[in-house]
Amino acid sequence: MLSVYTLPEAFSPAECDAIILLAREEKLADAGLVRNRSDHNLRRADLAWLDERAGGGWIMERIMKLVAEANRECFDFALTEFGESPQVARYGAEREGHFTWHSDIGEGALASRRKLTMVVQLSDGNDYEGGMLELQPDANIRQADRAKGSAVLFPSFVLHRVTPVTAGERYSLSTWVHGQAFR
Ligand SMILES: O=C(O)CCC(=O)C(=O)O
Ligand SMILES: [Fe+2]
Repeated sequence: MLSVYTLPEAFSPAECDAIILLAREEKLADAGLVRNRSDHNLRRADLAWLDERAGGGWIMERIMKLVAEANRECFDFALTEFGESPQVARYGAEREGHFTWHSDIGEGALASRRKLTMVVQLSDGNDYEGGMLELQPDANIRQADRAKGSAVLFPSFVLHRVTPVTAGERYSLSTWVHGQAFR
């Protein structure tokens, strides 16, 4: 099992812009205040859930195709469903948006069944400073490709973080795939 798998050009730049526009149709929610997160020091970002936006069906279709490809090529996990909405996050320099080291597997009915995480870079890596998605599957920290439209997939237990954005803004699209607990 390769622990971090990159799919370059998972979405085209125009598709990335369309996803950002869709997410921005309504006011984004503060990640520090929603869904049981209450600490701005752990995560400072604004969020939108695509299942709450009409017209995003094509995004889910693409996500399913990308996940199937990565799982076939790399992970071979027993996956059963997409149990949570894809999430768009915006990390802005105005408050040094970031997300500290964490694993995506947590307590709770859904978070405990997360097995595979996919993050798509929706912004051009040259348009912001900081905002590096870093992963630590072993002793070495890897930096995710910053190219707009590239996707990185990893087992949801792998530690990862987003370093503070110090200029500009970074958008990402996160998806979790669920199944029976690892055993
Ligand atoms: O925005 C990112 O690159 C990562 C987001 C993330 O780790 C999460 O939502 O769990
Ligand atoms: Fe995460």
